[in-house]
Amino acid sequence: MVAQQPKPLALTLGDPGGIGPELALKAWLASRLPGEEMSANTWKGSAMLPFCLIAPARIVRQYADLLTLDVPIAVIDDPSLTPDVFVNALPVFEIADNGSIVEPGIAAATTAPIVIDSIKTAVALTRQGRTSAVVTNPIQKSALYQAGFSHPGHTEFLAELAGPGTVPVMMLANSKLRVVPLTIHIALSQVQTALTIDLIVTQAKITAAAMMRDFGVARPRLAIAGLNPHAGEGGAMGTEEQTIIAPAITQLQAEGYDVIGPLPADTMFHEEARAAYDVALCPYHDQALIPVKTLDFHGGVNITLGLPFIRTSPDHGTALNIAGQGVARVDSLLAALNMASKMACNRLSPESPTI
Ligand SMILES: NC(=O)C1=CN([C@@H]2O[C@H](COP(=O)(O)OP(=O)(O)OC[C@H]3O[C@@H](n4cnc5c(N)ncnc54)[C@H](O)[C@@H]3O)[C@@H](O)[C@H]2O)C=CC1
Ligand SMILES: NCC(=O)COP(=O)(O)O
Repeated sequence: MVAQQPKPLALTLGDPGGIGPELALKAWLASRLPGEEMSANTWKGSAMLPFCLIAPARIVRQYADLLTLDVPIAVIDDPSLTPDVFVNALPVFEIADNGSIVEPGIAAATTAPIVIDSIKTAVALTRQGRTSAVVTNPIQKSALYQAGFSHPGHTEFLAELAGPGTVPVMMLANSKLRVVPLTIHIALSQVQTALTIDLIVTQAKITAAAMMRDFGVARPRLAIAGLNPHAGEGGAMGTEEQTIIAPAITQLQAEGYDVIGPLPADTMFHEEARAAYDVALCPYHDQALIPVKTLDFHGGVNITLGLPFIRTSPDHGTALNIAGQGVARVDSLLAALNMASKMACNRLSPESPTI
């Protein structure tokens, strides 16, 4: 039997005023100079699949000229051309261009249609089986909200594009730690209400399934953080550990999952503590993202679990403060492209997952 070749990756533009276009150009350059732009903590050991950038070519050319990056740009109308084109040029799958002015460092609501179209097109191509995975560049959420975008971020938007019943789970991973924030883009004051036994159990099961399927962990060990200081100190500092988190853990254990907790969040991320689990599930966004970004900001990848397609992303944002200056580091995008490549390859030969 002839081995199936993985399709190329679909890379979105992200906010045109942010560092996404620069990173796409640099990722193509880095793919031609293996090792030169990789940090010690970047994922290594497997070939990155070629990618096509889903964008108006005008914007990509603007950044290549501004930053004097020697990147030939080839417009394509079919992603299957990507592997051949990628050898000598950055393949750009052209989408509609509304002609809005792009100023590096400024996230403008006028470019929102381009940002959204790029994401929708990448998802459509991947769901049609023409690309292997969606890799997203960062979006400036505030600019999209001004243009009427109603989703808190990619994660929720991708879930809607995936269809009813989709439960997206955000995981951030680098070479030292994997975390899942159980609640994502909501105010801290809403976390207490959002955190339920059902939410924890559902997300833990999706996480465990992904750890087995995509990350090659046969029996994933999950650790669940408490919500309150000292995991509630026996109820003296909050009761969510007793009424929500512990019952969820008991239910998961009864179903055969390897789960520990609720653990005090302040002591579960040092090196020895991390050895006790494969992924940490945390009640709120910053509880999960602060440790992973602190341990290795530039090597981190954001993965959306629970979708009917693969989606990865750099762990950082649009970095408007450095956009257009040529100083943005490409490590995290390379890590995201590499991880998507590994996931796509693993899904074609599931007996040997390697992440
Ligand atoms: N997946 C996505 O679309 C994400 C989008 N965001 C959005 O990005 C916007 C800005 O978020 P911030 O909190 O300011 O975080 P940020 O990650 O954009 O910037 C934080 C700091 O890190 C630096 N930085 C970020 N990426 C870098 C890189 N590749 N190379 C060198 N330095 C880098 C920036 O210059 C800044 O000093 C917000 O609208 C946020 O919602 C944030 C995270 C993920
Ligand atoms: N802080 C992580 C983040 O905002 C990523 O969000 P998303 O756009 O990937 O949903």
